Amino acid sequence: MNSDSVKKGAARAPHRSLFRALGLTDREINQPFIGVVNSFNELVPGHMHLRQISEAVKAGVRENGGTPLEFSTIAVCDGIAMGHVGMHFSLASRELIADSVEIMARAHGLDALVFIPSCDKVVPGMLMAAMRLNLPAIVVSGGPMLPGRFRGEEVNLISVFEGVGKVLSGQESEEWLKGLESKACPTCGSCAGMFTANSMNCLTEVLGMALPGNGTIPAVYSERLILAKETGYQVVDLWRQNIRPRDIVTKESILNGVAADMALGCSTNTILHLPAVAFEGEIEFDLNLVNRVSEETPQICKLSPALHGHYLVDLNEAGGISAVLKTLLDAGLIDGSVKTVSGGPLAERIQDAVVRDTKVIRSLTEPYSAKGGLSVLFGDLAPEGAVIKVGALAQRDFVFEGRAKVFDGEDLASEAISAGRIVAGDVVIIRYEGPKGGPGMREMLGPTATLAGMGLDETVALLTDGRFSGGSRGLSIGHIAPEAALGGEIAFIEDGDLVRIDLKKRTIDWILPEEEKEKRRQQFDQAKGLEKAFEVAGRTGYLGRYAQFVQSANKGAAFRATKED
Ligand SMILES: CC(C)(O)[C@@H](O)C(=O)O
Ligand SMILES: [Mg+2]
Repeated sequence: MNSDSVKKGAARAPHRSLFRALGLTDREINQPFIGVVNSFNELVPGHMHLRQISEAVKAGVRENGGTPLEFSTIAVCDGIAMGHVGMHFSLASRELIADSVEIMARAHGLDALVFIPSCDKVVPGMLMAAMRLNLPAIVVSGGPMLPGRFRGEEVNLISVFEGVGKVLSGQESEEWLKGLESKACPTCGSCAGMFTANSMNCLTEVLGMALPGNGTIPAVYSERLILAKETGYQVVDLWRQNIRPRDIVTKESILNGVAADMALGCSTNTILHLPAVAFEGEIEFDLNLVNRVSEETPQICKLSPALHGHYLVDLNEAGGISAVLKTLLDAGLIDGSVKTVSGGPLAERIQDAVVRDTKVIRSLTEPYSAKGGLSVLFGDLAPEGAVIKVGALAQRDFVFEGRAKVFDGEDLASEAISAGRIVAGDVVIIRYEGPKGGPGMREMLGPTATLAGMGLDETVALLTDGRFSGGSRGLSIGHIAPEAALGGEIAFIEDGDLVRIDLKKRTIDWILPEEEKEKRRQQFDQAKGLEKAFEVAGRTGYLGRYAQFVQSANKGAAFRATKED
């Protein structure tokens, strides 16, 4: 047992003394120590109910002969952190979560882990820890929030963000907005659509690291408590069989993850988190892979924000992730031989899955689109890639040309959008928001949702080295790499320059004579590019350290592990 290092032999009598101080019996001390990593807090609606999930997990662990030992980790609500200095800390929390789990598990000699995440960065942070530690591990998430109802329509958090644009453009009143705000988020759980949290919770199930239902069973259903008990039971079996995360998350299962991502129309943030999880597991992940898989994987689900009226609860009723995977497996689009935390191969665990509603999970012969939900664009504005959720556009495969309006940072861009200074045909550039320069690669739902609310989301392009929400839609292109602060081409673009986006060819180009580009490159001062990072971070704050170690978006913004990375 791994935990023998803290409990076996005469030399460990002091350690056993401390376990007895915790109230553990001899039997409990002799059983495997199962760390239950609970990201409960009273600030995040997605996490407010996790104590109950954790109690159910611990009951399952005990029932199967394990000793549960709960500890906590932080969690940020992206909705509350949105649009201000708080958002610099959101992606950065992912690495801190992974690191803090590593510390607790290794310091106390744990044998196996159950992870209880819910919202955006907690899911990948915990998966990264699982890959790093490679102790038997399983995930059970908090589950999705239900949509709300307002004036006869289903609504959610994104409706409120877009509602701000409706008020600013005079389509609706502030009183209307107050009514909407009171109804949009009716329960605990991760926000109701295929936003980042639910995207990652669904992909955790696809990767095989959670039991079936983890991605879609609503937070308030008792079925989720049953899932939590089953998860607690199962982790002890995983420990007995010595099945570890790196046996489950392999190159093949990551590819399955990308295929499901394309079929489901997940958040653009998955293209940061999947590479980061792969990086922790020493699995190669090249952004070209996303386009290759996207070319052959039809999008068969369209949930909010791509389509109003389809939520995670509807996907759950339509058969959930198992039914989506069965559809893909029957067409040879995923590998069914990969292992899962259920024990057997993926094909076995989904063999009885059926699609119960073909409006929510379409067939491969009548998909929403022949290609996947995300696209990685390359070109002279983004030599190392940029990401767009094409699956949330009304039409795909078109060419957009426009003139740049350049803003150094989100705040200036938001001001211009709110003041009505952005018009159809503009290409809004928001730069110095990358992983290092931001720092923290802010998620910018404010600008994209305000444009959507104003009806400008498909006639204005928004380009950034920062990121978007899973709820962002429109011609929003993020993760432009290399970022401005590192002298990426986005740093040299000026007001009035021509930008060409070709969604069919998956390219993003900056149309300017090479001599002029070269002249501007010569003037670049890298120290100035990083100035803002240290201004935001302060002298001793976490973000200063974060900015030094974080890699580019095309590497998942994961921390450098060695000097060579
Ligand atoms: C607030 C949201 C909707 O959770 C967003 O942060 C996302 O990334 O989807
Ligand atoms: Mg987010």
